[in-house]
Amino acid sequence: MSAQSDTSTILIIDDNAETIQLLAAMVRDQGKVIFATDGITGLEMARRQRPQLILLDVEMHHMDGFEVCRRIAADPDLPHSPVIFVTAHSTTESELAGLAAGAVDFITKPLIAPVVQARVRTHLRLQAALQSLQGQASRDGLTGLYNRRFFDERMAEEYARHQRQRDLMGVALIDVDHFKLYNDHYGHQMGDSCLKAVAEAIGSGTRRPAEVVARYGGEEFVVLLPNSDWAALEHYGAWICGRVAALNLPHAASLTAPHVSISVGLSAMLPDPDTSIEMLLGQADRALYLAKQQGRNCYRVAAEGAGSHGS
Ligand SMILES: Nc1nc2c(ncn2[C@@H]2O[C@H](COP(=O)(O)OP(=O)(O)OP(=O)(O)O)[C@@H](O)[C@H]2O)c(=O)[nH]1
Repeated sequence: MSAQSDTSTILIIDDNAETIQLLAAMVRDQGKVIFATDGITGLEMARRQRPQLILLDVEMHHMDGFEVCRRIAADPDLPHSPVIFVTAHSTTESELAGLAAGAVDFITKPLIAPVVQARVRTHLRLQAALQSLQGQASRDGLTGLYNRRFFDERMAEEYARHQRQRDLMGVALIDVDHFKLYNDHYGHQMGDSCLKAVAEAIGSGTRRPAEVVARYGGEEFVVLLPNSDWAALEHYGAWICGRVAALNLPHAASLTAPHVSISVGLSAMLPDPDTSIEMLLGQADRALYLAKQQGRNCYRVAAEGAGSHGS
């Protein structure tokens, strides 16, 4: 097995058990093979297991392959895994319909092992290259955290999801205290190392898959806190201040503490047509401003928050 096959998951969706067995035997050296025998179950598996490639039967009962493919393309909660159609009918019309539905390729029956393997290998390689490029484009060069562009995209997706699910979405803006003085005292290179250490402390503190930590700008970080009520914001604010303080990075020039500290502004919102991401971030920014004004090395929770406390 290659390194790529160790990390690839191939989902086969086909209502014929024999075809599944045949395909699975052909591609099992190229990744972990999972399968579903109908479209609905296949979509659910794709949502949960996020496969790198989907081999999809065109002619299935209840929901055909075209519909499965269209749903994958349209649903933001589904991974946009490339789809290869597996079909006995390779007319120009059906190929065009499949490509229009979002498929990347076709495999026609009868299945010929070297052809199936070659097509699967090509698309797994392309997918790996794409994921690597997407990974690089979404990261901040200094800290390795997600960059602001990626954060904005995820924020928009999560905002829509919270609106659909009618749940509170939280956000935390985190700013290193007296960082100009840190640079002036220790030099820019040490400043960079300090930012990396703080970023690592914040980034490695994520506890849920949808929690996104990004570098928002210079010495400012942002954390998307999904499904978070006010108590969860309070908890996160205290916890993240303590986590950075516990690094115990000396900051001899700080006017606040002998070590590097952060100020945090938190807010949450139930997204609806009258609210916006800008409003949510604006509230968190005002809470951060308060934290700075009221002594730094502390967190503040905006508006409906259950109060605010120092760390
Ligand atoms: N070393 C280093 N410094 C940076 C980087 N990005 C921004 N900075 C510095 O971060 C400093 C931020 O300064 P200010 O915005 O005045 O904030 P502060 O000194 O932290 O003061 P408060 O936020 O009020 O506590 C500036 O001096 C920037 O040059 C970076 O990538 N590396």
